[in-house]
Amino acid sequence: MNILDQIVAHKQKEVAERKSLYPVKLLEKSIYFESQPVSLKKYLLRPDKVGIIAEFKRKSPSKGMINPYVAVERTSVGYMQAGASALSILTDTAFFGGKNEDLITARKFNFCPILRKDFTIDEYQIIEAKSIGADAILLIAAILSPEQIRSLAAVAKSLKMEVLLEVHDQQELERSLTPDVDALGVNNRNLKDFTVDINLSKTLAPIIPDDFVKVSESGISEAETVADLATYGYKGFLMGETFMKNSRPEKACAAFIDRLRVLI
Ligand SMILES: O=P(O)(O)OC[C@@H](O)[C@@H](O)c1c[nH]c2ccccc12
Repeated sequence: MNILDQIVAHKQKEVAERKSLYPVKLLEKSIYFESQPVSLKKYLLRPDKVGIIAEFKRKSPSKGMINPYVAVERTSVGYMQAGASALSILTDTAFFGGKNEDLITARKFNFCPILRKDFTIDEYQIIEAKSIGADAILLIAAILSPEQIRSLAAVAKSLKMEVLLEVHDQQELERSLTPDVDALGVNNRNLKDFTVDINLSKTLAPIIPDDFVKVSESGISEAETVADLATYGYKGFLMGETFMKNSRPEKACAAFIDRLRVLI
């Protein structure tokens, strides 16, 4: 079993447990069902900013422990003060060391769009994302059928949340597109073997229809890379490790965005 299969197998069990512990009826009592989400798409398209989506990620299967010490309050607020356009909060516990409470905390302290970063395989998780205050969810084409993508994206839309669809190759892109998707993320990291290739974003850029906001994900460490990818039409840049590996991720984010301002 590759790592992605392991994650999905674990997620299936976890979702089944959660469903019985916290039934949908209970989740739906959350105050967030009454509030209007913030549009990730709009924030990424703002002309005055380069769309950095700054991620809070303690560990990952590819890198092991990245940073178990920093607090989500200070880091998330610091990311936004640094000029990031949105936050991505990992909520998977087993493989990424995150938790729903991290997103709940980030939500309390920030007004920006928040992406719930998890391995979504069941509509229950979308209701859960809504209940903790997420504005957008991630759908990963590599673990979902085109029908699942369509129906999960529709559920997100019915809850007024936006959808970032992640692809890793041309076939995934072509078979997965549905109008309920808002942003299309090209993951430069292959989730099955962890190899990173930034050129993938460049290769896939021309075949992403203009209706979707283009996001380049993973393996970005240089401001020059962002400036270069922007010329391919990318408006969003999902960055985790480059910031999180520092003892003060928000300072690394601020320094990165300062370097970027000189280039763009
Ligand atoms: O830390 P990086 O290399 O900057 O990558 C961030 C983000 O793209 C990565 O965490 C990611 C992309 N797609 C995912 C799906 C699940 C978990 C994590 C991810």
